[in-house]
Amino acid sequence: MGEAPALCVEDLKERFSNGFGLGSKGFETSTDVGDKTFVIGCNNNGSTSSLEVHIYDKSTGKWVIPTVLGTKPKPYEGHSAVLLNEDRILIITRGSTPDDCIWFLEVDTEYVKQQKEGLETEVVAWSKCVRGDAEKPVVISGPSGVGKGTLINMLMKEFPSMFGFSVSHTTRAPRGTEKNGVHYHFTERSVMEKDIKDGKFLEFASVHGNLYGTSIEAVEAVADSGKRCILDIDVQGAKSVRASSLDAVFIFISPPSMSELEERLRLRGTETEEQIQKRLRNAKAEIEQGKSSGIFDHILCNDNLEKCYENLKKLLGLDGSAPINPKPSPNGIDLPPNHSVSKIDDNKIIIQHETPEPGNASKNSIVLDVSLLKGGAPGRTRGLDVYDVDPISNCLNGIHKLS
Ligand SMILES: Nc1ncnc2c1ncn2[C@@H]1O[C@H](COP(=O)(O)OP(=O)(O)OP(=O)(O)O)[C@@H](O)[C@H]1O
Ligand SMILES: Nc1nc2c(ncn2[C@@H]2O[C@H](COP(=O)(O)O)[C@@H](O)[C@H]2O)c(=O)[nH]1
Repeated sequence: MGEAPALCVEDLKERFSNGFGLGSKGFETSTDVGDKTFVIGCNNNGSTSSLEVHIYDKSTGKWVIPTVLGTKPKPYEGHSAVLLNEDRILIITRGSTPDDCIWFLEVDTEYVKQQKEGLETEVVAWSKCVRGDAEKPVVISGPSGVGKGTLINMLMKEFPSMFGFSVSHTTRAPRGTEKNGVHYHFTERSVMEKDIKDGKFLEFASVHGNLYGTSIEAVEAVADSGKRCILDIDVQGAKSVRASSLDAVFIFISPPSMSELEERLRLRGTETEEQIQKRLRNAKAEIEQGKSSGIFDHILCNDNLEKCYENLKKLLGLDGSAPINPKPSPNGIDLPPNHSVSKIDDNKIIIQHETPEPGNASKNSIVLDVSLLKGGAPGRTRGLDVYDVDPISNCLNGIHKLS
């Protein structure tokens, strides 16, 4: 992997007359973090709009174009940028829909630091803010044929509004009834390898001779639907996710015996004899790792399917012993249309209507509280509290949480 392209200030001036070469409808903000200035700009040229990030490194006097990870915001009309905790920039957009108006550009979080090491370039990562408090993703792993898919299907069938499946990419050929985009994204190896190189995958592994991987987009799509994400991945993948910043519950499903595993694979009838032998050879190492590596929070033996399913539900708090959270509402945030943004303290940001409407306090000013943020890239950021300003006192003592 090569270095991020470094541009001299003079080069940049030559290439762009105005930072990003902004037309009349362009906009940009610059935010200082230590020795670096992060310039976030958008060039709106008629029907096209490109949001870009450039970094000016004050210590070297050079401009760098970073690798940008995560899905970036949809086109919008302008933004305000507020630095939080010296590691992420809160982006409040204008002209976006309520579910797409608050974003974070991570510039020095743990995830970004890890990616910088791996990619050997400057890295920034987008993470959208979503309301609601979906629970941690669930990683389900175990040898081929143990019954992971069967158990996941049972969960999705019983709790369709609660769980969403992370659709992996694979280079293996589809089986008879498998649909592209539903069971897997079936992909060419060269395409998948390029996407891995470009940092689009949360994890990937070579499994039984094919490439499998979880794209960041797959996990984000489930988060956006307000559901709890389920990943069905092998042990190597689980290890990578464990080492990433995705905070998940890790469950290993083990077979009652190797002979039972072999029988299940044969009865399923989806693999050739050679492939079955390969999967069984790999299963031995996976079972050993699954039971001893410390990757997994829970190990469930899938002997009797119904019993194993009940135990899985118990682990996930779905057996009636704890109240089941209703589907979290992925509500957006109604920002005052023309607004100014200012920081009240390290945790609170006030967004005020530039021409306030009398008697409509909650439309005039809202306060974002970022003290309890959770998650982040790769994936979505949760835990933002949004308050309106008390219409009587019009002061911050009177703030109350929006439902
Ligand atoms: N407890 C069980 N007892 C008997 N058969 C089972 C049990 N659980 C699952 N099976 C059967 O075993 C076969 C393999 O199950 P499944 O396809 O869910 O495995 P998997 O772990 O998802 O495999 P892979 O990793 O290859 O996708 C299926 O035919 C399924 O019906
Ligand atoms: N590391 C990853 N492993 C994955 C992913 N998606 C599926 N898998 C694992 O591959 C094997 C074989 O699956 P099959 O569908 O060919 O039988 C199985 O253990 C899955 O858990 C992934 O995205 N990453």
